[in-house]
Amino acid sequence: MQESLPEIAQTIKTGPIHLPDDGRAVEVDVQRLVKTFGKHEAVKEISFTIGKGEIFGLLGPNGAGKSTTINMMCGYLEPTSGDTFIGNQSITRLPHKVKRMIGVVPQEIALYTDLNSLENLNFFGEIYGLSSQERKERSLDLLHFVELYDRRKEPVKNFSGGMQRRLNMAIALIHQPAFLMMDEPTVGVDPQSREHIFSSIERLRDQGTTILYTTHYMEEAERLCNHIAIMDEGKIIALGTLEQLLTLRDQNREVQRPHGLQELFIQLTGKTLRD
Ligand SMILES: Nc1ncnc2c1ncn2[C@@H]1O[C@H](COP(=O)(O)OP(=O)(O)OP(=O)(O)O)[C@@H](O)[C@H]1O
Repeated sequence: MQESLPEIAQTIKTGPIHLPDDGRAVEVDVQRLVKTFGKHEAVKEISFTIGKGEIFGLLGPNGAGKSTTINMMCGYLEPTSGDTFIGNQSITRLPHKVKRMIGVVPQEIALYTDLNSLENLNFFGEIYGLSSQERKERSLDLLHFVELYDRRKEPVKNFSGGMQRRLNMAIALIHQPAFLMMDEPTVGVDPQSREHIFSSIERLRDQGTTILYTTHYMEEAERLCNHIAIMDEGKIIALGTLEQLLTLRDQNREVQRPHGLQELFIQLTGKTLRD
């Protein structure tokens, strides 16, 4: 840790944190992404667009392909084919430039647990090339933002799982990304931290950040997301607003009724209705 705590404390800000304004908000366009591991096709040509300043939910069970999709979208994993455009810029062609616009909250907590939260934020800020002054200001803003300021001097290993997740989120925001991807950020989180995470996401959205949120909890996607893609076995099997998806569900119920009768007919006659 290069800065002494009293020096840092002088830079405390109480106002809203400085996140991308409308002018920096980006649209994200995923175009026909495919990823194969050996013979296994983990992501099967998926496409979707996330509007500027929107929270987009990627919902699916374990193994659906959500993390693989995020890893390709942030440039960590090379797609077998397809690409992601962030503010019209290709992540595969301009990885260094585009990565600066992206923040990722990984599924696994990635922190130095012997260090305190300020030291963790400072370390990751340095990786992004922020100046000492920027690191101080951003770190303190973000500690207020995730409501960990009062615990800033404690080693992270003393934190609950939920507090560690909140710090993980703050770290992903250190360089003011216009696009934030969150991979199941509430796994193993207590209800209080979960609520903190939700309200932080909503505040980021209100300040113009475009957000991709993956989860396998239907109620999280319902609460947070403007658009939801339901993913299974590497494919997007439904995509729309919550209202559109609920309408689709009701329509499918209508479709199933005749199917139910068809089943009954078979049971009664041993034949299908089409015979
Ligand atoms: N590096 C890899 N090598 C081989 N197979 C992989 C690799 N990474 C992921 N897979 C496989 O790809 C599929 C999709 O995995 P992925 O982790 O993207 O799913 P997920 O929807 O994020 O699931 P979870 O909710 O469990 O994280 C799975 O069948 C997984 O086993």
